Parts: sequence; structure tokens; C-alpha cells
Amino acid sequence: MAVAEQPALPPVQVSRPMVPTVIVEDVNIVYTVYGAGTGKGSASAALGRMLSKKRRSTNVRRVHAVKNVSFTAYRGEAIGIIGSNGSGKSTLLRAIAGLLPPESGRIYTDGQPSLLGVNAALMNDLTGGTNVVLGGLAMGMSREEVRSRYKGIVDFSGINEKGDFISLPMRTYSSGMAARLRFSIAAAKDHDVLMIDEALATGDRAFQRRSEERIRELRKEAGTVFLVSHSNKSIRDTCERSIWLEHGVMLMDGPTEDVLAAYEAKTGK
Ligand SMILES: Nc1ncnc2c1ncn2[C@@H]1O[C@H](COP(=O)(O)OP(=O)(O)OP(=O)(O)O)[C@@H](O)[C@H]1O
Repeated sequence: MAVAEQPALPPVQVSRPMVPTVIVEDVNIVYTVYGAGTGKGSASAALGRMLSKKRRSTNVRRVHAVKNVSFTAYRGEAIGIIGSNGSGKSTLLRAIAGLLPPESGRIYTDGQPSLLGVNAALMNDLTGGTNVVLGGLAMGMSREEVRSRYKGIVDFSGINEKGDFISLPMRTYSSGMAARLRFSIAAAKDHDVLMIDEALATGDRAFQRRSEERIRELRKEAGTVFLVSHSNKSIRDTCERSIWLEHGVMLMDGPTEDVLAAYEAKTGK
């Protein structure tokens, strides 16, 4: 018996569910600066104010660094944060990491966000190698995990490319070497939410390429990556979505190409 030929079915579109990892809801962040503009920021002036009966200093200035910012980040996204100097990028990341309380609004995160360079508690008087071990333990790795990843972390950092620098104290490292080691330690772990502030600007081109590759891997492993950078190229190579801040206000949130095109048209950079 002949079987009638079935028409080919259209390919099934499997869309991955969008899982939110960070929700920023109408957030305002304000710094309070004491002794602003008067030279009264010295320790003795501060002590005098504490002892004085006058409760309120007239020289308190408030810096409104982030203004009514809202967005949701999803698992698997790499989001670039761009904007000119002082626009609020680092402040926003520090708040997402839980290091700064918002004045108003709410920030919800899935898991513990890691802000590269801050969460890694590196000690300048200890060797780079000891810091790799301590940094790994501080991020929650077991001793066994640290041992098995040690060589990978050191190789990734490139610290030993020109000699045995990993056995020297970190205070002998250049700022670029220290930043590379911090990135390498932090990137050795899979993070729910990893935030990188300018890390890719340090290091040579080969290290930048390794970092960008690792960020792509972290995204595949279902994390969310935020990257603050003044290098439009790093943002283009790493992030498909970008947020543009200016004077603390979110001017744009969308595909990196669109946001960077508007940013470059405005700033000429
Ligand atoms: N600890 C602080 N105390 C008071 N004001 C601060 C503090 N840190 C930052 N600011 C102010 O908050 C605003 C935003 O600063 P922030 O460092 O977040 O900007 P940014 O976009 O990361 O800048 P850059 O690109 O130069 O690193 C600026 O006006 C800055 O002067």
C-alpha cells in the first residue's frame, strides 16, 4: 500500500524562557559629601563637627549620581554600560553589587552579584599565587577546586609570561598586572551576575581577547555580565545590549549597535 507523502513541517522555534537576574526599579542614588568646597574635609574639622552642639553642617552637599533608573537584565545577556566621565556607571554597578544603598527605588538580584575587583579581597603584601588561592576561597571555591584551577588562572592572567612574577608580592605588580590577576581570579568561577568595571581596558591585546572570550563563555553558562567601559570596541565585541547613562539619567537602553550609534553621534567618539 502506498503511503501518502507528508508535507514537511515548518521548523519548530524553541524560544528560551527569559529569566530575569537583575531588576532595577526607579532607583535614585545620592552621595552626601561633608565639608564640600570649604576645605573643611580634614579629620580635625570632622571631629570638631562631631563634638559641636550644632547638629547640622551647612557645608553638606548632595550629589545625585543615579536618577530614576529602571531596567531588567536577563540570564545570558551581556550588557554594556556607557556614558561620559561621572555619568553614574560605577555608582550603578556598586549599587547592584549591594555596596551602596539606593536613596529610593528597589534592586532585586538573583544570586550574589560579583563586582570584579571589589569582591576579590586581594592583599598587596602577599604573593600573586597566595592571592589566587585566597581569592578562590573567598569566592566560595573548595581547596580542591582552587588547586585544580590554579594553573589555569595563572596562565590566563599572563602574569608569568615574562618570568616568575606570581611568586612576588602583589605590591610589586603594575596596576595593569594587578587588574589582570583580579579579572583572572574572578573569571575562574561561574557567576550568576558578573560586573566588570573597565577591566578590559587594562592588559595587552592578547589578554583583552582572552577576557572577551571568557565573558562569552560566562554568558553561555547562563550568567549575566555587565561591562562598564570607555572602549566602544570592547562593548561592541562583548555586549549585544547597552545602557547609556548621562548625568545619572538613562538616555537609552537597547541593541548595542543602536545605542553606540547615538552615543558616537552625540560625543564624536
Ligand atoms: N564616593 C563619592 N562621594 C561623592 N560623590 C561621588 C562618589 N563617587 C562618585 N561620586 C560622584 O557621583 C557621580 C557619578 O560618579 P561615577 O563614578 O559613578 O561615574 P562614572 O560614570 O563611573 O565615571 P567614570 O567614567 O569617570 O569612571 C559623579 O558626579 C561623581 O563625582
